[in-house]
Amino acid sequence: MTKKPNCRRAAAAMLAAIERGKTMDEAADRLSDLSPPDRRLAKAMVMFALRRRGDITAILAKYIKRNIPGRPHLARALLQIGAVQILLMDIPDHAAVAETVTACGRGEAPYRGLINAVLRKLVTEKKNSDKTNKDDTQKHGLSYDPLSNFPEWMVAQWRENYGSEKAESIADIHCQKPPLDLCFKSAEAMPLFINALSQSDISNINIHQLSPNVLRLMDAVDVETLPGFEAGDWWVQDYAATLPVIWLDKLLAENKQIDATILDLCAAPGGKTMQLASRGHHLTALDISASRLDRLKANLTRTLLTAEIIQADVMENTIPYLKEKTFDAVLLDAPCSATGTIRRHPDLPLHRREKEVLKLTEIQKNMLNRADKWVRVGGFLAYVTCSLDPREGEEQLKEFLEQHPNYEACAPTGLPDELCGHQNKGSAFGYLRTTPADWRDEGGMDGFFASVLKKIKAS
Ligand SMILES: C[S@@+](CC[C@H](N)C(=O)[O-])C[C@H]1O[C@@H](n2cnc3c(N)ncnc32)[C@H](O)[C@@H]1O
Repeated sequence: MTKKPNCRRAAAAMLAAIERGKTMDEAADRLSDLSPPDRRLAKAMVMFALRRRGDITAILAKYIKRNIPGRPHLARALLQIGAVQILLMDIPDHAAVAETVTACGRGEAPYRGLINAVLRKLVTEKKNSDKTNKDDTQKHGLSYDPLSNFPEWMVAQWRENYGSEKAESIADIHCQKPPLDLCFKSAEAMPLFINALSQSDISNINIHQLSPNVLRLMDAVDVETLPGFEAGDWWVQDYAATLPVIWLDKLLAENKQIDATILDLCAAPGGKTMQLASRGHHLTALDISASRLDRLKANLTRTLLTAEIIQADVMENTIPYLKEKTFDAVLLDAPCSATGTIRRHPDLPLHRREKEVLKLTEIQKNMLNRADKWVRVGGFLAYVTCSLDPREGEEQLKEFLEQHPNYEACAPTGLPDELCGHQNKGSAFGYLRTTPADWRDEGGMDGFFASVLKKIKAS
């Protein structure tokens, strides 16, 4: 008889792989032998460990004064996985300790006693703290210091750009599990979904309509089991990510272009491609990554939407299909540091380095200059990033406008006023800036920058 794969051990293996440089997607194969419920549990443990990495490291440091000798990658990860079960999850203490110790294999045998002792101390500390402590910043003896869960350079950037209070708020939201936003293909599909949901076995889930096309589910669920998934009535897309398309679509509509030709550069996995195609536009979706384009194709197939698909590097000089072609609009959703999406990618703070931002700004600048060639005179160029760093957003826009006097920035339209930042209204150019701390009471949103420019004459 084959042995049942151990959920805690798999979670620790995934966490250790991420700690050593793998992304969450790359390390997810460590969970592949688990049953679906065990896989969900293991993933939840890893997500908690990543989101509260600073707080967990601090409490473990109280009990482990010296470096663990040898090569303790998995042992250290098992300690983290044990700690999150005791301090952050609804798992009985005895099960958390016993199952985690059982998860130690031969390689961790030298650390078994240490893991057992430390986890038991955490249980005692939790019980003592629960008796005495009523403070929100400390639950089960675990201090909550949101900013400590992120690298210093990132925190310094947030403080500099958004002030101390907002930086703390951004960190706080990044430490939480995000809600699930569904973007509907048509506004008519949403009431049908709500009705079907109310008759399903998850009818008690909290929902909140954010816009005519976006519905927020406050608790994450298995998306494939939701009504309308197979029919392709909706796709998962954060509310903030839907806003640049709403703005661009509104400008096109004002120009009487309800079926515009649009080149979607850096399109995969296709959230904005689907949004634009569902509004009647003709899409050409380009991306460098074959695997991400496969996801885009699967998304289009499921939602019964269409786009011309090109696998190419934006910076390639000859892309035959695009030679001499111009479009009514070009959307550049450029590669960026993605610091606005950390709550969905809690591995990002571990891997991102400050110096990468400078390289990315160079790439974005070159891509913007290249995108300009495909915009017809009178057409629009939309530039989007999911970074919180103004060097990848506001400053990029300013520099492009200085170097391209044949473009003018369009005022945000069709968007909630407060997300366009009051400072923009008086400035020479308008843009959208969201941070995770916006609409906090409704669950926050991803951090995005977007601008839409009109090409008023040839360069
Ligand atoms: C922010 S993601 C795009 C998200 C997408 N627009 C959406 O809404 O689902 C950036 C994309 O840029 C692509 N990319 C990065 N460098 C590229 C290049 N030189 N040429 C084309 N695509 C590139 C990546 O493969 C990635 O899919």
